[in-house]
Amino acid sequence: MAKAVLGIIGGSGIYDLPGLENVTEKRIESPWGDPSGPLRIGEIAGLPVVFLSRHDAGHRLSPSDINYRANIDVMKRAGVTDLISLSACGSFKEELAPGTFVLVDQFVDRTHKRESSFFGTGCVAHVSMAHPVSPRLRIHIAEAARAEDIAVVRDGTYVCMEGPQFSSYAESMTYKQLGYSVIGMTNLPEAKLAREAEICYATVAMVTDYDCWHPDHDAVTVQDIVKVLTENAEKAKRLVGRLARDFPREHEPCPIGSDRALDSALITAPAARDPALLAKLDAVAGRVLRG
Ligand SMILES: CSC[C@H]1O[C@H](OP(=O)(O)O)[C@H](O)[C@@H]1O
Ligand SMILES: Nc1ncnc2[nH]cnc12
Repeated sequence: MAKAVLGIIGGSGIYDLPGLENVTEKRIESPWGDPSGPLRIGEIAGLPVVFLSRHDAGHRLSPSDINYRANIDVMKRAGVTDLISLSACGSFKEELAPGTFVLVDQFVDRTHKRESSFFGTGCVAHVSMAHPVSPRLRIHIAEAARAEDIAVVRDGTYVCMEGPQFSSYAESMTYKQLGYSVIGMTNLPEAKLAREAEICYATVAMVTDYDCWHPDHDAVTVQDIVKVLTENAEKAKRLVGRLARDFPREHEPCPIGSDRALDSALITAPAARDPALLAKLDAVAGRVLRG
C-alpha cells in the first residue's frame, strides 16, 4: 500500500499552516503553468503534509485567475494522496450560521471561465463526478472535529460561482430555493481535477456569511468576511493538526474509487493519442498511460 501524504489547500484567510514541522519550501515545475505559489512540504506528527496557499501570500490571486490545473498537478508530483480544501463560503441556510464548518458532499458548477480538465483533444477521458468527495476523508475530518470539539455539519451542497463579484439577490434566492447549502468560488475545479489526478478530495467549507438572501443581514462584504475568517482559520488549523495526528499512515483505498478514477475513463485509442498531451499528463495519468 502507498504511504499517505496529506495535502492541504488553504483558501481565504489561510495563507500558511502553523504546526507544520521540518518545512521546506519547494517550487515544483508543472507543464500546466505556474501554481499559486511554492509548496510548503513538511510533517505533522510524522505524517507528510504538503501545504499550498490557493490565493498565494497577500491574497494575490482572484478565483478566476488561479491555475487549478498546475496546483493539482504539483500536489500529485509531491505525492499527495489525500487532499483537503479549507475554504470560506456563504450560507443559504439559517442553521448554517457564520462559524459553522460544513463537510460538503456535493457540488454544483456555475463557473464558466475555468480550465477544469487535464484531458482534451488527443487524450479524452471522462471520470465520474457522481460522488465528488471522498467519503473516508469526510469521516476522518468529522472524527478529528469531534475530538477537538469543533461543530461540523456532515453534508451539504456547495455551489461554485465564477465571481469575483458576489451573487445578486435573485441568484442567492434561487440557490437557496434549490436547496443548496453554501456558496464559494473555488472548490469545484479542484474537485474535478483532483478526481482526474486520482487524489481523494474533501472540502471543509467554513461559513463566513449569509450571502445576500437573509432578511436580517446586510449583503455580504469582504470586511464582514475577514472578521469571521480569523476565527474560522484558528479552528481550521486545530482541526488539521488533529486530523494529521490521527490520519492513517498508509493511504486507504477509496471506497468510491477516487484513487482509481482513470481505470475506466480513457476513451481515446492509443493510436489517436497526442504525444505532447501525453507528456503533460505524465504525473496525473502516468499510472494508466504507462500501462
Ligand atoms: C474573500 S471572500 C470570497 C473568496 O473567499 C472564498 O475563497 P476560498 O474558497 O479560497 O476560501 C471564495 O471562494 C472566494 O474566492
Ligand atoms: N457569499 C459568498 N459568495 C461567494 N463566495 C464566498 N466566500 C465567502 N462568502 C462567499
